[in-house]
This record gives sequence, structure tokens and C-alpha cells, in this order.
Amino acid sequence: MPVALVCMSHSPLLRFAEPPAEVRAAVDDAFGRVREFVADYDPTLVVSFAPDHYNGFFYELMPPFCVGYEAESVGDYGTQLATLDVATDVAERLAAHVMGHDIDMAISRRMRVDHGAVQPLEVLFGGITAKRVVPVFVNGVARPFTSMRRIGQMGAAVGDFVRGLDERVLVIGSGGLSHDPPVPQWATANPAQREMLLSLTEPTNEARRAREQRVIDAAKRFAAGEADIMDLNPSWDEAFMDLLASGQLEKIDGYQPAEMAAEAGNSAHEVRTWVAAFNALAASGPYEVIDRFYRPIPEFIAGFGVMTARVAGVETCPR
Ligand SMILES: O=C(O)CCC(=O)/C=C/C=C(\O)C(=O)O
Ligand SMILES: [Fe+2]
Repeated sequence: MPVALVCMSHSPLLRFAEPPAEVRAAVDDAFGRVREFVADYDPTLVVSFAPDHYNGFFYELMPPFCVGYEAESVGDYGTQLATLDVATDVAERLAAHVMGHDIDMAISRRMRVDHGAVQPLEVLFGGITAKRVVPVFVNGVARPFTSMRRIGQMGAAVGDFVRGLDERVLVIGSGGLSHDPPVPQWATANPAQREMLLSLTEPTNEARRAREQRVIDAAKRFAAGEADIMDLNPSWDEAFMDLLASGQLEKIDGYQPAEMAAEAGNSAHEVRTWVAAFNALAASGPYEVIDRFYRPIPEFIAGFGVMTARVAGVETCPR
């Protein structure tokens, strides 16, 4: 059955920063095109590969990837607070399928997702309960990271399952590209931050707002050239998107975590979701990229990209 793909950056600053009008218009334009692509395709099921930012997954127990059988959002950065319409039966079968193909997929019967998973659903569907979804967490912030090759294999195993479904599946990859927002790192975290990184202690509204304000303030300083965080790396981003567009996914297998962080920032590991999504699509055959957008947007602390793709030669549009 048909498979289509949307990969897109997310940003906690989407509602809290004002890039130059021309940049905001270009992003809105790209979002408009991707919405049109998805509306034409009219998926019956979404498989969403998304990272988390210590709102649902913590160092107490940090899997490289995990399928949610049930999921609720935490409502961070003004995103929707709701229970997702998880296709539990499909999620269970997906986990069993990939585990049967030697991928040690973790599962959660009570997954929490944050803006990383929620924003694409909001942008594409106007809300997070609009479509049946299978959420797949992919660790993109917490060292150590599994190899990029393994992420590709996981994505391919998911894609192998998906192509056997009697559904119109949209795979989403959320996050990336080059960026280095102020997500605490265990090695340099203070005791209070380590407590936060370790385990879920439900933050008060006040604590959550303070946590968010720290990121919003950092973005303002970054856009003014005053923040002590890594620059965006448009050439790294374009080279990565070139590889995805070329179909040579195996060339991404060799990306090394330390080099990724050094060249593109600590949160560049979120591109793992894109790699999983493209490999899932590629399991259905050679694909073609339909649309590609990229802008380095310091106000969002993000090399901000959007790509859409579908299996080549297969008419995914019902009209
Ligand atoms: O609250 C914290 O300390 C974590 C900060 C955070 O959530 C930052 C998120 C950044 C992104 O999602 C991103 O730029 O991809
Ligand atoms: Fe993120």
C-alpha cells in the first residue's frame, strides 16, 4: 500500500520568536505546501519518528528507540495537551514485526511526547488527535547514541512492516538539522539539571514556564549573535539533505555521533528521525523527493528544513 514521507524541523521557538517577515513567510509557505501534499495523499495512518527533550524519556531508563502503544502529550511550548489517537493494535504488531527482524525495539504502554512529536502533527493536521498514529521515539539528545547504521536498520524494519499494511501510511521524521539549543548535557549539568535529566518529577506549571523561558531567552541572544551556543551549519544540512534526496541512504551509515555534534551541534542527532523515516519509505522501493525547503533560522535556533517524498512511480495522490 502507498507510503509517503514528511520530514521537518521543529522548534520550541515556533510560537515564541519572530524571525524577519520574509523568513516567516517562507516557512509558512513551506508549511502550506507540505499541508497540501499531505491533504492530497490523505493518510489513514501516521507513523511518527520523533525525539524527546526530557519530558517523556529520562536517563533513569533511556532506550535508543521505543514504540508507544498509548501516548499523551505534555503540552510544552504552547503545544496541544491531549491523548493521541494511537493505533494500539498496529503499534503492537509493528513492535513484534521489527523485534522479529532482530531490532530490539522498546515499547511503552504509557508514552509521553513533547513538542518534538506534537509540532508536525499540529502543522500537518491542525491537531494531534486528527489522525491515527503510531509514535516511535528516537533518542536524539541523550548520549550515548546508537549508530546511524542501526537507526537505518530500525527504519527499514518499520518500513518492511508498513508496506504490508492495508493503509495509506504517512511516515514523519521530526527534528534536526544543525542546531545546538540549550538542552542540558549530563557531563556539564548542575545537580538540579541532573535531577531533571534522570527522571520524571512532574514539573509545576511555573517550573515548566521557567524551563521554557530559558530557551526563549537563549534564542534571542543567539539571534543577536550573543549566545554561547554553536553556529548553525547550512553546508552540513544541505549535504545531509542531498544524500537523502539522492537515495544513497547507506552513505549516512558512516556518520559518527561525535563528529555530528562537533560539526552540527548536540541536537543534530535529531536527524536520526529523518534517517529512520527515509529508510522506512525506501523499504517500499525507490523514492522521489517532491519538495525541499531549507533556511538557517537563528531565531528558531535551527537549520530549518522540510522534505516531502513518496515512492517513485506510485501515484500516492487519490485525485
Ligand atoms: O527544558 C530543557 O531544559 C530542554 C530544552 C528544550 O526542550 C529544547 C528543545 C529544543 C528543540 O526541540 C530543538 O531545537 O530541536
Ligand atoms: Fe528538538
